[in-house]
Amino acid sequence: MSVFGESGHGKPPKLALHNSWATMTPTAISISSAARDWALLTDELQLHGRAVLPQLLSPDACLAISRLYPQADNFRSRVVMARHGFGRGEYQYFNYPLPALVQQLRSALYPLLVDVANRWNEAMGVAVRYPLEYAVFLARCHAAGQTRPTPLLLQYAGGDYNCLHQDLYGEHVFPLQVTIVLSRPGEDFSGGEFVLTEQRPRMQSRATVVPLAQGDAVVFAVQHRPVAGSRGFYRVNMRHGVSEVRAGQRHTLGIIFHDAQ
Ligand SMILES: O=C(O)CCC(=O)C(=O)O
Ligand SMILES: [Fe+2]
Repeated sequence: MSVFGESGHGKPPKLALHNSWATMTPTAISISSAARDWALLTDELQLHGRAVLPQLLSPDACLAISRLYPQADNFRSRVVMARHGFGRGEYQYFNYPLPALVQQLRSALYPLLVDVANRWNEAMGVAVRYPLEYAVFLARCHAAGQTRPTPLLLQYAGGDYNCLHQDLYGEHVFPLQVTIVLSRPGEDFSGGEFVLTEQRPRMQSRATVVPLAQGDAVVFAVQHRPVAGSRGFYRVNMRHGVSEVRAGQRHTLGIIFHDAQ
């Protein structure tokens, strides 16, 4: 049984990002390789509820984004996780207009994922369907009062961690999101692994560590994903978080497609 029905789900959308990073040079986002591996990506998402896009961002691009962290005017708000019981460490939500790189990642990744999102909803019996164009989905969020941007930059030092959570910000939810590791595991930091848990009906939670190198992106379910069972699909509840950073500094970029209330 496949959420995706017949394989070959049309052509991957055209992505042309290489020449448009003028404000954040030098950079070399290899999103065309993501498009090349698009069919693999959708299969992996279908099987596991997550998939890795290796080397989505170059080391230069990773560094350029990390360096935005201290520049407060890029951001609309800063969250110190310990104050809210979210963990330890901090993050900031970008302001509109988003930095060019973040904006382009958001609008380039959405079309790669929209087909999976629609098939997931179909399999789970959820009536919502997502438009093929990202601007149309964003307009839907904005019309419902979800107008504040959700892409975020996270910063962890030794002893920091991120509790298991779901990034829900209102009624409108795009069911997949992306996290990109900007720092170098083993060099800039140790520990700090990306963790996903899934809870199946009447079963105990299962955890998975997703190994990621600098520039790698992990795509994963925001909240629910369908899993094929003997009597059709059932709904698995997913959470994500980060294990304790033992030493060093870890930056990540989170791309969430729905905006916040
Ligand atoms: O730092 C991480 O790896 C997780 C970040 C996160 O929670 C997110 O991108 O939503
Ligand atoms: Fe998150």
